Amino acid sequence: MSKKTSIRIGTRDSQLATWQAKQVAKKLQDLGYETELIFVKSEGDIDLTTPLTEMGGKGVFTKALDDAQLNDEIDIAVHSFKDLPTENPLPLKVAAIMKRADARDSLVAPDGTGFLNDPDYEATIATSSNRRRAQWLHRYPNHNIVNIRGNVNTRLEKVEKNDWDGAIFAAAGLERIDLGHHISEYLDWIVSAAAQGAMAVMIREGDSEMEEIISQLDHDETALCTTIERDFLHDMEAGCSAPVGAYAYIENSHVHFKAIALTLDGMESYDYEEVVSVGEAGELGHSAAQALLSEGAIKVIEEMKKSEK
Ligand SMILES: NCc1[nH]cc(CCC(=O)O)c1CC(=O)O
Repeated sequence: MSKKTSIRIGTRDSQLATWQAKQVAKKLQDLGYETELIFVKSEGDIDLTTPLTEMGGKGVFTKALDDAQLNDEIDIAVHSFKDLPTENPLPLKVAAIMKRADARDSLVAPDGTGFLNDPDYEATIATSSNRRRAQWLHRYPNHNIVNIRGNVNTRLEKVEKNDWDGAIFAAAGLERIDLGHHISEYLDWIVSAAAQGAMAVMIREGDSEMEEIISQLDHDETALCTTIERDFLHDMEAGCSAPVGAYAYIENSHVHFKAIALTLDGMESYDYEEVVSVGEAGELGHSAAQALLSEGAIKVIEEMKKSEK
């Protein structure tokens, strides 16, 4: 591509998605390319009342961007990697995974977190993620979980308006749009979603020109860690709405991997933790899923499939 032609970057129009697309634009401009942003509305952004778990889960946030890309209205699409289904039947592929930000979940508690120290207090916590719900109830069985929908900004507004005790957000989502000061506590004990905090840049399959350009943005360590996490999620056959978490990070040339699967009520949990050298980590996500499934986590998946029917 001549550097004069501008790369059309497709993005959802939420503040977070726009920030992420601008970040990719900046990296491409640093490499000498011109860019333009094209905004595409997704089903998940338009319908703000139906819980995500009832909207069919897969691809709620990505379908509109996929269509725009297949129709050649955009050259590349910027996604939150955790929103991308692990199976993709379309002729689109991830060409770069950007360096990951904070992968942790966080609690926004407008009146403080003191209630967490009172074992008798029946707190109300908002989240529409089964993974967050199950892990929260595992630790705080007498709390109540309520659904909350919307993009990061509208969810934050709802937390301030309602009399819930708190709501759970991806730290990266708040921090990227300068709302990190609302975070009351980082939830280190919650295993985050596969690929949380990472962005993926998609191209059309066979677009070798874009592949060459975009692959320059790929961050090796993030790619390895998120691949392990997504292999795990894929093999659990769990889908993005399942009560399943997976997180890998690299330290001293070793991959530290943690995974969890729980029943929806949080009562039973299956945990996996391992440290292996980077060179031996290629199959880690697959072997972890096999281990948890044979230990009994298959029950979690069957429960999930029944609830989706
Ligand atoms: N589920 C929606 C979504 N997709 C990506 C992020 C945040 C950014 C990221 O995790 O990469 C969020 C918001 C949230 O989970 O609170």
